[in-house]
Amino acid sequence: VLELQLTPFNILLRAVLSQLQDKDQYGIFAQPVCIKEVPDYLEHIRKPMDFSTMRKRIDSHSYCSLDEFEDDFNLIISNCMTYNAKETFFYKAAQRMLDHGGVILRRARREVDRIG
Ligand SMILES: CC(=O)c1c[nH]c2ccccc12
Repeated sequence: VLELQLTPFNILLRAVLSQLQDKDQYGIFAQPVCIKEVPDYLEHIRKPMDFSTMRKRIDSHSYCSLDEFEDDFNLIISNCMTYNAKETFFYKAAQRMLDHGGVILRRARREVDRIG
């Protein structure tokens, strides 16, 4: 069953997600942080988020605006900067993702405003 309704907005969100994931060269944001490996994670992080979860939200049409999509992206970053100390590899990867993401999302905002 083809449940993937391809609206211009959904197509745009998928393209933006792929651009963001291209910047995650070690794939540390690709899947949920594994609670078995990181048992105290949920003591610090109220709402885990990752790119695979965002992909599911796109495919289930649960983003009504680019703002909601950006909120989940920013959650990935802020969770990582909350759980991991400043000098860690993960924290620095979140900083770089934030910088790269800013450029990608500014372009996406213009596209969304253009397609309406
Ligand atoms: C994105 C993130 O914080 C992590 C991604 N993989 C991890 C493994 C252990 C602790 C944290 C993480």
